[in-house]
Amino acid sequence: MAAPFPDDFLWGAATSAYQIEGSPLADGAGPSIWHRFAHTPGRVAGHDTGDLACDHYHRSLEDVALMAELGLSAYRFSLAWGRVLPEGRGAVNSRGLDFYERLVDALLEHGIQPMATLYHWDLPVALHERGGWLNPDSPHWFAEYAGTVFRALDDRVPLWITLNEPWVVTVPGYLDGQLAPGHRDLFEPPRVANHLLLAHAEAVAAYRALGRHRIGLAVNLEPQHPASPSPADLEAARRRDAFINRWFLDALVFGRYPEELADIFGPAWPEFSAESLAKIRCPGDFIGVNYYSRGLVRAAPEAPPLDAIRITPTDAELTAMDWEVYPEGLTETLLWLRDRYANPPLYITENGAAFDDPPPRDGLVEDPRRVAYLRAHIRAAATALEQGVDLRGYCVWSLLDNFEWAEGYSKRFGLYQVDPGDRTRRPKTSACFYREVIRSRGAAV
Ligand SMILES: CO[C@H](O)c1c[n+]2c([nH]1)[C@H](O)[C@@H](O)[C@H](O)[C@H]2CO
Repeated sequence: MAAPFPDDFLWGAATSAYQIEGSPLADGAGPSIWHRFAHTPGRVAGHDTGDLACDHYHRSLEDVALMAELGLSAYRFSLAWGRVLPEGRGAVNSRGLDFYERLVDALLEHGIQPMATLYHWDLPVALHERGGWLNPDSPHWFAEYAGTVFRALDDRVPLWITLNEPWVVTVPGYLDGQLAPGHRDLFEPPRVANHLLLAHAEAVAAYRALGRHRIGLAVNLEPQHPASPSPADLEAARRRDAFINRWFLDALVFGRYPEELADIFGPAWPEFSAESLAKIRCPGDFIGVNYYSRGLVRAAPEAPPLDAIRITPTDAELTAMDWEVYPEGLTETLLWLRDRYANPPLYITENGAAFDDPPPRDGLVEDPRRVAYLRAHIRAAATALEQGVDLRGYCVWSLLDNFEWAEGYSKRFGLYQVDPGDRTRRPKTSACFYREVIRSRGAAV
C-alpha cells in the first residue's frame, strides 16, 4: 500500500519510569506512591514490585542501543518525580537529574527524539502525605517540578507531555481503588481531576515562559459502543463516553466539563467557578492519544455511579488483558478528535497489546498476534491520516516487557522480552516487524 506517512512522521516506542527503571530509591531518590502501593500486600499480582523491573536504571544505554537497532525516530519515557525532587518540592537531587540527562544525550547521539512525560502516576510519597492531588497546592508543586526539569532538559527535549492519562490517575486511583493510591471515594475524583488539569495548565504556563518546543497531555481514549440498540444501552454508552473520553479533553479545549458528569457524580460534583474553569482551558500544542481498544457498553443500574459497564465480547479476539482487538476504533477515535476539537496535532503516544508470548527460540520470541495487532493499528492510523487527521507520530506500548501496574509482570506488552531472571532483553518478531515498518516509512504494513 502507498504509505501515507510523511517523512518526518515519528516512529517511537513508549515506557514509563516506575515500570522499567527499578532502583526506585537509588542515588537519593524519594519513594513514590507506587513504591508504597506495590509493597502493600494484596495490591499487585504475584506480590511483584518495581524494585528491579527491567533494571533500566543500570541498562539505559543498552536499551538506547536496542532503540537504535529498531530505527526509532522517537522514544517516549517518563521521569520519576521523586528522583528529581525526593521530597516532591525543594531540594533537587542532581544524581537523579543526571540519569535523565545521560539518557537524553544517548538518545540524541543516536538521532532519536526524546518525548518526555513529566508524570506517569508516581507521585512522591512526601507529597501524598500532604494530601497529594487532593491538596489545592498540588498544581503549584507540579509546576515547580516541571520548571526544574524544563530548565535542565529543554535544550535537548523537543516534545513534552505533562501528565499521562489523568483519567487513570483519577478513577482507578481515587474512585475504584485499583491503582495507587488505592482510594475508593466518590467525592475525591472530581477534585483530583480538577487539580490535575490545573497542574497541567500551570506547567504549560511555566513552559511558555522558558520552553522553546512543544508540550501537551496524553489521554486514554476508547470509543464507547452500545451492546444493544436499546435506549438504556445507548444512554449508558453516551454516559461512559463523557466519563472517559470527554471529561478531560472538553475541560482542556472548551474550559467546561461535560454536563453528564454532574449527573454521574450527583452531590459529589462540586460547583466549579468560572475563574477555575477558565484556568483549566489549556489545550497545549498537541494531544497524546493512548489507544488500546473500544468499550462495548451495557446499562448497569447495579454499577453506580456510572450505571454502565464495559462488557467483554464473546465473538471477538481478545488480548491477555481481555481487551478486544478493535483497530477500527483507532481510526474512529482519531477522526472524532479531528471533528470535535478542530483537528489538533496528534501523537499516538501508546498503542500495543499484551499476549502470552512463548519462550525464546534461538534468541527470538515468536509473537505473531502482536505483529497482527500492530499491523492492523498502524493501518488504522494510516486511514485516519488519509482523511486529514494531523497525526505526527506513533509510539508502540511498549519497548520492553515491564511492570504492568496491578498485574505485575504477568502481562507483557514489549517488543523485547525481558528475562524474568537476569533481565536479558530478547527481540520478539514484532520488533523485527516494527523495524521494517520504520525502514519503509510505513509501507511495510
Ligand atoms: C485502557 O488502557 C489505557 O489506555 C492504558 C494502557 N496502558 C496505559 N494506559 C498506561 O499508560 C501504561 O503505563 C500501561 O502499561 C499501558 C498498558 O496497560
